[in-house]
Amino acid sequence: MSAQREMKEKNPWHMPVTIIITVIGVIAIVALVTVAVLQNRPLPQKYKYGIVLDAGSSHTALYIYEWPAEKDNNTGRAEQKHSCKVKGPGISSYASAPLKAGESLRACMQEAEQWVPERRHRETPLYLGATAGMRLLNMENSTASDGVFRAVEGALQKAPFSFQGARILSGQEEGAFGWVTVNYLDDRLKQGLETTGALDLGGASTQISFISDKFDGSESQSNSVAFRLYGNDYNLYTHSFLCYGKDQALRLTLAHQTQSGPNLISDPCFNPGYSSTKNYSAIYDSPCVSNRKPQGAPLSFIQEGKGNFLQCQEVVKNVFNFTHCKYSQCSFNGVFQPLLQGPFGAFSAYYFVMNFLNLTDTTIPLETVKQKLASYCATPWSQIMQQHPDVKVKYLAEYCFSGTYILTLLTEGYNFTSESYSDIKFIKKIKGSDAGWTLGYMLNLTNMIPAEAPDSPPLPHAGYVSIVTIMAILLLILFIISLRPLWPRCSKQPQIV
Ligand SMILES: Nc1ccn([C@@H]2O[C@H](COP(=O)(O)OP(=O)(O)O)[C@@H](O)[C@H]2O)c(=O)n1
Ligand SMILES: [Ca+2]
Repeated sequence: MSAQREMKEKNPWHMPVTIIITVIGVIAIVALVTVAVLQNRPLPQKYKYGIVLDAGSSHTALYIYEWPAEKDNNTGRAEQKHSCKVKGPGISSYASAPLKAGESLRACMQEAEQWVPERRHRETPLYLGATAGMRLLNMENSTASDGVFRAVEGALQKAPFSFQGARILSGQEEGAFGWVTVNYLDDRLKQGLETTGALDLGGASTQISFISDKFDGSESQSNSVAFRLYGNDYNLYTHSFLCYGKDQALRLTLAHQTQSGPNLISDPCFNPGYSSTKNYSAIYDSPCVSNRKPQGAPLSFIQEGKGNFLQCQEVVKNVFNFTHCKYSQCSFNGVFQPLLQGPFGAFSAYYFVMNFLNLTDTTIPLETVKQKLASYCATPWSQIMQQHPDVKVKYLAEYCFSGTYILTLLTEGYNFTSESYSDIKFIKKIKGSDAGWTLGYMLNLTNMIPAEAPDSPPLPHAGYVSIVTIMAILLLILFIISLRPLWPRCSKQPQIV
């Protein structure tokens, strides 16, 4: 009993002063950690918004982007929050009724008002960029294209957003901004990683953009775009082929097949059993082919499908000119192209067509892809229609041609081989945002990609909290150890006799 009392008296943990000091110490440390963590907690996230209208040759789409307000040029990435497809054709189709082009945008603009919080409306920039459809209309009839722009500008000025203008993008801009989008979304720019090339197939033009170690811009300056992004220099090769989007390319092949002005053409690029009467004027009503309209041709011709991939490929090859090249190497039509350097992301119509044909898997050998496409092309039209009752007949009819055009453009046009074909990925979205030029365009106009690498806090919030907590625990342990001289001796200590 007396030994027990003696131990109790020697044990400092039973002394009121020690207990009070310990409790105060623990409270102080808990308070320190709590204040430090709360004080440095990230503020509730506020977002900013930007809206871009992509006025393509076949249709217009509206994209709403969102990014954290405090971090626009730092760690926060802009992402696509919503997209809206405008009903009806592209704005260039409204040349003779421009006001309708403006009206067509109304439904998507109203949707945008719902998606962007009202208090942000006035500060949200709104851009419209038009691509190859308007480039062609502008070449053909600049008064008509001015009229369309006036109408869409009138409609967009009425929106509650900060309208920043509507304009035609150059082919170079379209290619370069598509490349920026793909690499920004993949976080390749900030980290200075190897970049991904961008292949964009539209209805009226097509773009190829990539970084090649062999390309410094000197051989063809018109194909060179220099950037400094996040402290890294890029010399991008880019080219846009006007008239080589898939809809204009179809006109080019039909023009080739109707040069002698026949009443009937047997078309290997359409499924067997397909038959359609087409007007000569409808085919030749585009600056891409207008100068080739055969003299004295009848009003219309009948197009009958033959469904032969190999013959289709031969017809398609005719739209590319390989005869002259004043550079060390060319793709086609005498356009310089440096040595391909992958990987590549292929989006827009590349994706839509290859996805419809179930051919997006590029690990399948190119020869097998061709065989599968050949078998699709040879499938009777009645069977195709039966299998796809929901797809519009106009689109459905063109997939054999479009698939053949894509493979021919990639291999004969851009010189992809059986080996390098697997460097291509057919993509629609990257991390939830559509691949296309719109995001890159907005990032550029809002100066959201800095030329130099931004300063970032030395530690992320989670790391900071962990370090403060660990330090506090260490302090507590140190404090307890510092009381060691006052610790009771262990009763089981061997007795030295
Ligand atoms: N679901 C979809 C949407 C578009 N498309 C095609 O994708 C192409 C988009 O071109 P675009 O309207 O952006 O035209 P450009 O101005 O870029 O040349 C058109 O040929 C459309 O027919 C498609 O095949 N499937
Ligand atoms: Ca496009």
